[in-house]
Amino acid sequence: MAKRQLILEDGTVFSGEGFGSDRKKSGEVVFNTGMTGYQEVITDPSYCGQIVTMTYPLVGNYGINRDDFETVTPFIHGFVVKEVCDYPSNFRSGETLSSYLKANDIPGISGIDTRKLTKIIRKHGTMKALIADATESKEELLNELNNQPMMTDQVKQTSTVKPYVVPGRGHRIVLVDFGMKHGILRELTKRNCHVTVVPYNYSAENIIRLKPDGIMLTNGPGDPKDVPEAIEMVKEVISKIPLFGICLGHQLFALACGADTVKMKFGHRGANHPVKDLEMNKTYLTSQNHSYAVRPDTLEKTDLVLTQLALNDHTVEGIKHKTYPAFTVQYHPESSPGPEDTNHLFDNFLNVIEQVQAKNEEEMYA
Ligand SMILES: NC(=O)CC[C@H](N)C(=O)O
Repeated sequence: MAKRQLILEDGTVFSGEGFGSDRKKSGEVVFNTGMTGYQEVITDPSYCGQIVTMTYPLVGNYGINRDDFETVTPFIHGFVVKEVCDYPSNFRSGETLSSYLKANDIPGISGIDTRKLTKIIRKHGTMKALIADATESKEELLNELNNQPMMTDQVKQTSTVKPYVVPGRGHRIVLVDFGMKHGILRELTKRNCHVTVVPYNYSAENIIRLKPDGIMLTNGPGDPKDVPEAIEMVKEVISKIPLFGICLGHQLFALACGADTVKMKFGHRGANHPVKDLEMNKTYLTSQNHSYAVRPDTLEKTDLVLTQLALNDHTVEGIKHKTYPAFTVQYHPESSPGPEDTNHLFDNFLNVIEQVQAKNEEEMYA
């Protein structure tokens, strides 16, 4: 395997061996603490523009299968591991991690002290990084890296361009796609929903015209403030249609209701983040992937209520509207990868829709 290097914005250089694509690529380097689920991580569009390092030391041992993709086209910029497995062993495995990354033009680097790298990210916060051949000069690479702006507006790349329908006989849901993980769509179709997936900039007027029973806002990459169209759309629909949002969808809902978001030092990425549901007085283990969070101090002046809290650092993990049937979570109830503790949120959303429908019917015949 070719000798490659990972160079960080602060000048730190890690030497390793290349796998996957041999192209040079930069991105924001972040760490994920999941012990499994690398296929879902690599294909989660919320990682668009990022280089991900796994803290678990052996990656690729169960290969890549045809069932666990979260999107068809992966958007991740690079993958960093301690040890990559070239001989996977699993009945579902169709190819190796390396051949999958190569086919999708994503560079990987192995032989990296990912524990050291993670400690650096934890101390300094997320940084820009570059994966390149070992032969390239450090000074030139660092120069190149420092002249590159941080990626913005990723949602435009990851959202669907045109609306499409996934038919079902149940509730009619408009799913606003900011870079949707397919797990979200899977949870809705599993519950027989008739889903219309629409682009990030679909207007409130057009959404209302579809007469949905509910609106779902998906996850997505980057800064929620890069998507002002969606914030405006949410402002217009929340008083009219039940709404449920996940991750970026949660942040957009918070912004639309007058709260603010902030970029965290190194974010949350992993499959065992404990979250307390303050209403149920229950703690769940959740799957997470986010850099931004809703600022708790800005909730007071809004009509939002804090419903869930991260137990590791007390950041906001869930909110709901005081009067409208709208609630959102920062973590991933669709899991993939990760625990399914919070899968019931999809049922809760459909229950909210049914309650609203029952109330409307009552009012109609009153
Ligand atoms: N998974 C997501 O939707 C991430 C949301 C947002 N891009 C963040 O990093 O916080």
